Amino acid sequence: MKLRLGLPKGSLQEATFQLFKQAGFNISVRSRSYFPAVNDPELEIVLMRAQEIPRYVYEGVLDAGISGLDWIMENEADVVEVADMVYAKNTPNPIRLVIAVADNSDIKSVSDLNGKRVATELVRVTQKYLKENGVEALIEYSYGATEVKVPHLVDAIADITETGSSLKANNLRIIATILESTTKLHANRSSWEDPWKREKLQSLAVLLQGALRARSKVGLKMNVPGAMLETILDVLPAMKQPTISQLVRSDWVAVEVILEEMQVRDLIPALKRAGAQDIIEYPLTKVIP
Ligand SMILES: Nc1ncnc2c1ncn2[C@@H]1O[C@H](COP(=O)(O)OP(=O)(O)OP(=O)(O)O)[C@@H](O)[C@H]1O
Ligand SMILES: O=P(O)(O)OC[C@H]1O[C@H](OP(=O)(O)OP(=O)(O)O)[C@H](O)[C@@H]1O
Ligand SMILES: [Mg+2]
Repeated sequence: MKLRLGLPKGSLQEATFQLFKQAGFNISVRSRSYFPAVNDPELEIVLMRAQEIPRYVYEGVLDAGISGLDWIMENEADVVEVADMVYAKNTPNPIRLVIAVADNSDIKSVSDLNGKRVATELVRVTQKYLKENGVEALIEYSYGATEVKVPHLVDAIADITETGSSLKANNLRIIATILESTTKLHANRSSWEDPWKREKLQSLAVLLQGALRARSKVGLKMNVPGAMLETILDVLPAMKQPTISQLVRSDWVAVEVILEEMQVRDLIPALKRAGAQDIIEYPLTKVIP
C-alpha cells in the first residue's frame, strides 16, 4: 500500500523539503522529474503547483497534499485538514492575503474600491470578500508579478505578503486583510476513511509537527553544586520542570531543561552567575508533546 502525496513546487518547495528532511524523509528530485524519490516505500510523492494540489486531493487523484489554506479556499476544495503547519517560504509565520494600493492613492478603505480594477491570483476568494463588503469591482486574474501592475494597469491588488518586502519595493500600502493563510497537510475524504491511509497520515502529521515545534526550542544542560540547586531552579523559567540527575561520586547534580531558544540569551549568563558550570546548549530535531 502507498500513500500518494502531492508536494508543492514553487514558493513552498524548499521549505517543505527541509521540513520533510527534519521529519526523517529524504526527498531527492532529478531535474524535470515530477516524481521525486523518497526513503519511505509507503510514500509516493508527486510534485505539483500548490494552486492545483487541493483540487487533485479533493478529486482523489492524490490521497493527500500540502498547500496553503489560500489555495484550498480558492479551489473550494472540500478536504480533511490533517495538520496545520505554520511555515512559509522564508519565515515560520503565517502569510496574509491583503488588498494593497499605491502609497499615494486616494483609495483609503475597501469601500473606495467600487468600480475600480483589482488584479489577483486568487480571483474567487477576492471576489467573495469584496461581495461580502458590498463592493463591486472589476477583478482580473494575474499570472504573478502582481505588485508591478499598480498604479498603471490596475488600481489595487490582492496578493500574498510574507515579509512585506515586495509591497515595500513597489511602494504599496495595505488597506485590508482578506485572510491569514498557513500551510496545511490535507487529505481526500475517502482516503481519510481508509484505516491504513489515515494512520499513515497521522504518523506523518506527528513527525512534521514535531519537527516544526522543535525549531524554536533548544535543550540546556548544566552541572550545579547541590547546595546551589534551589538558586538555579529559581533562575530557570517557572513553567518548566527540569530533570535533575545525581553525578556519580559527587554532591553535584546535572540539570536538564527544554526551553524557547529566545530565552537562552538572558538565561545562560544568569545561570553562570548563580553557580552553574559546564553549561551546554543543543538543538532539537523533534518535540512531541
Ligand atoms: N512568500 C510567499 N509568497 C507566496 N506564497 C507563499 C509564500 N509563502 C508561502 N506561500 C504559499 O505558497 C503557495 C504558493 O505556492 P506556489 O509555489 O505554487 O505558487 P507561487 O509561489 O506563486 O509560484 P511561483 O514561484 O511560480 O510564483 C500558497 O499556498 C502560499 O500560501
Ligand atoms: O512579502 P514577501 O516576502 O515579499 O512575499 C510575498 C511575495 O511572494 C510571492 O511572489 P512569488 O515569489 O510567488 O512571485 P510571483 O509574484 O511571480 O507569483 C507573492 O505573490 C508576493 O509577491
Ligand atoms: Mg507567486
